[in-house]
Amino acid sequence: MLEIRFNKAAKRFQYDWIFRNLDLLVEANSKIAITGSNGSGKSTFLKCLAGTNPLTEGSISYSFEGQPVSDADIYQKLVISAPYMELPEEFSLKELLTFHFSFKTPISGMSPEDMVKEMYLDEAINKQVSYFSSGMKQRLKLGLCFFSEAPLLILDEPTSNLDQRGSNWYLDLVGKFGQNRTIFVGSNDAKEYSFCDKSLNIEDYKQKKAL
Ligand SMILES: Nc1ncnc2c1ncn2[C@@H]1O[C@H](COP(=O)(O)OP(=O)(O)OP(=O)(O)O)[C@@H](O)[C@H]1O
Repeated sequence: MLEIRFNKAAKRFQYDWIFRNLDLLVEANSKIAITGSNGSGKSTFLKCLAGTNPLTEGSISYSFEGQPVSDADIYQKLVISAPYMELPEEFSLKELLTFHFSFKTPISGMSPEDMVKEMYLDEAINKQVSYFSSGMKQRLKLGLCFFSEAPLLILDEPTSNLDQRGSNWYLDLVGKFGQNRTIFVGSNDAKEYSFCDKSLNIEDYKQKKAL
């Protein structure tokens, strides 16, 4: 059970505040959409949440099963899928799954064969990931997230490059594997966050010039 608390969180690039004075308590298993127009700061917010971008002001605190988790350790509790995250493309699918799951624990009872089937990538098991289509890569990114044992999933533009079948498949994944986790979705497409119980428009926390 992961709880996340934003306390006066703020991020500034040069003179632009991307968001400021952001207070938010995220209870375990929440489903939260981060919305806003292009360039408003959705990805920046998600990178701050993941601990890969430092805040300019304020803090984000995490606690797992009642125990505080430090900024340095939060990466162990989360998985990310985002357009800017590269897959190690020199691996075959089989090798990549072995590599990924040498760091992360697979969700209970799931074998690499089950994962490949679930992602409908059976035909590509020995194919080098660099030869995957953009939709295949996206299914792989999402699969790696949902099939990893982690209480926090950060999904930035989860259905980018997915066709109708892929978009439906993503919503099925959420239903099958997303129930007992916290999920943040950065998106401009209402369909991909239709299951979220809360939506935060990052533009509501924008302040143009540094004071
Ligand atoms: N490292 C950086 N240095 C300076 N400015 C940055 C940096 N990273 C992002 N920005 C700026 O922060 C703003 C928010 O960018 P971000 O990528 O978070 O927006 P977004 O809402 O995810 O956009 P999109 O919907 O287009 O993906 C943009 O103006 C961007 O240029």
